[in-house]
Amino acid sequence: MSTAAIEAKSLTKEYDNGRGCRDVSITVGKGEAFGFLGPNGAGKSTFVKMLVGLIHPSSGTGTLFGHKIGSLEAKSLIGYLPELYRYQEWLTGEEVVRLHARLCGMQCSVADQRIPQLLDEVGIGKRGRDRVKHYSKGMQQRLGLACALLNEPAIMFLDEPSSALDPIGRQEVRRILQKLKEKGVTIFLNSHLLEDVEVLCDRMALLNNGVILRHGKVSEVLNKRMSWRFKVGGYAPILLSWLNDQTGLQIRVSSHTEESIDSSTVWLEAELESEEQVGWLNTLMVEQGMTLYEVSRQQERLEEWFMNAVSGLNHRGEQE
Ligand SMILES: Nc1ncnc2c1ncn2[C@@H]1O[C@H](COP(=O)(O)OP(=O)(O)OP(=O)(O)O)[C@@H](O)[C@H]1O
Repeated sequence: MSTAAIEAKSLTKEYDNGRGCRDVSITVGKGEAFGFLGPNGAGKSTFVKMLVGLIHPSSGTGTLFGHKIGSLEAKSLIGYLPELYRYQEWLTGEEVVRLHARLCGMQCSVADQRIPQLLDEVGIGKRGRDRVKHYSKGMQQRLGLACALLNEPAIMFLDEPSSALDPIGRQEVRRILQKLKEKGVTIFLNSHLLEDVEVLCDRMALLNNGVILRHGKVSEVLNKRMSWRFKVGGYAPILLSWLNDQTGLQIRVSSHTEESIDSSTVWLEAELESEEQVGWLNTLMVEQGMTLYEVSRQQERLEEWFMNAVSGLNHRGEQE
């Protein structure tokens, strides 16, 4: 039996119109948080729907904790927050969660205890007594989260969980997901919000036009380049030559020096191997009579990674 939380081998779904997703193979370890990125229409929701057993793959295989996708065993381990799901608007939030509790066979006494606690956890609280038709999109998203968490899932699939939320709501959802991760719940997150993936996920894949374009560890993408910038006063070109000779680095004047107060105040930039080199460089600069105003690190953020991967592709995600 596989020990992976998700094992997908060449999972393919081809709709009648030829769209969908093709040949997607990934492995997600137990307790891992995996980010699934991609532009609109890339096939992210299609892939998740196959994993949770809502649609049948055209070909390929998949397991969740060793159980075949779509099987009752696999489904019983899942929490699923679909994208923009519409709840029964004539029910109260509490009644919606109770309905889900009955659908998953939860005993009434357990549901009585769990539901108020869950509504508090997702930030609905007493508004659980209001009808869903009076809920904002953000409140409906929270309600979806409560339903998904009801059965204390071993794996959570979230399709754009914070898309309808304001910044405070997003922070709260992140906090809830972070807590789940700490408890060892595996998280599979479809998101356009790269920041969510940056904060929460260990690994990620970028899907485009139905196929995986890139994948990797989030930390590696974020740490790949260590480019540092130093705002210094008392600069003179001869000092830069001296610094480069002494350090063997390629320090240069940044082309973005628009903040200069005068010609001797500039931004210098350099690629460094470690944070220790920053302190060393600072000392050398000050010893040479320069004044250090500011130090900042520039990382290759996920957005850049994402944009680089999809650049040169047309709106259908095909190479131009
Ligand atoms: N039931 C369906 N029948 C036919 N085509 C479909 C169906 N569902 C999705 N598609 C098409 O398959 C492709 C992938 O759709 P999917 O919803 O999986 O993408 P997505 O990456 O989740 O997009 P988004 O980020 O916009 O939600 C799209 O071109 C979409 O139009």
